Amino acid sequence: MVLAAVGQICSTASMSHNLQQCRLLVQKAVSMGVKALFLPEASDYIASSGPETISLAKDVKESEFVLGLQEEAQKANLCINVGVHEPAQGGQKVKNTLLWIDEKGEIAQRYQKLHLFDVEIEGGPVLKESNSVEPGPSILPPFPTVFGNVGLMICFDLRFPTISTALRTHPHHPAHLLTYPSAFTLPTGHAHWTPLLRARAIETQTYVIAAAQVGRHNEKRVSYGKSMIIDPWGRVVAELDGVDVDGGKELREGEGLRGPEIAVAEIDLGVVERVRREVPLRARGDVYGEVWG
Ligand SMILES: O=C(O)CNC(=O)[C@H](CS)NC(=O)CCC(=O)C(=O)O
Repeated sequence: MVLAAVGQICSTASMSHNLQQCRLLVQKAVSMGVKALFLPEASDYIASSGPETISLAKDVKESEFVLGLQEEAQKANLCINVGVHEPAQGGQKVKNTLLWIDEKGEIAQRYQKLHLFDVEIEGGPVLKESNSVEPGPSILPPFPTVFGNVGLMICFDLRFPTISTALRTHPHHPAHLLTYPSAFTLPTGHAHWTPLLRARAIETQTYVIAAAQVGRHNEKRVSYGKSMIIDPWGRVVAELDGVDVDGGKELREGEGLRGPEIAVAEIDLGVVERVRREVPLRARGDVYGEVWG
């Protein structure tokens, strides 16, 4: 039985505080016999402004956060999937990066977020991620793990099924498991988070693991939470709490709902195989073109 854990935290601008939260989740994951821990987007920090986001970015070789998690992974013989920031364009911007740290503590894979979140929601958040973040150049092909082939995406990528379909239909390593580490806003989280995640799992017939930031990061930002693991049939097999749609006001800075927590589920490649056998999805690429060129 191969277990995965989805972790939910509330990152602030303090990297050491955030590392502490993640270390706690590593301990919980290890005590439950988990093989990989999936952590949210921007686990290293969430800042109050674009300039602050840029000023806090550290090269992974000098990041106490990343080095700390590499050490944890190696000590615990655990894979860690974690969202961080890296400096880009000579310090003028950052990369929104997702790392796969293997059980030896090495950074084995790295994906840079393709789609950036630029929104102006009436009565809700105004966020311009592209002011401070450089968009990624390419899709990372899925890579083999103990969970089968893993395809990495981040947060807002969830709204673009072309990328999940491309990972699912990769000619050499078609994905069995897709990730969406996130920091969803409250209004969009309430309206879209669960249906989008379930749709991605159902249409690709893969496991979906979505680790989410939760609670109040600073005076301006609150994240929805509701981290989950979904199986290839679309069943939510592990789930954590989300913030109420009009909630968050009572939360203090750095406060999530119940402190750092994990939820655990078995990843069974037999279920992937069965769902794909029972309901074959043969796309009509001959009609509408292949996605993976
Ligand atoms: O700011 C950071 O440091 C980390 N990055 C984020 O939190 C990003 C960009 S602001 N958030 C999202 O993409 C939310 C997407 C979303 O909420 C939706 O698609 O509805």
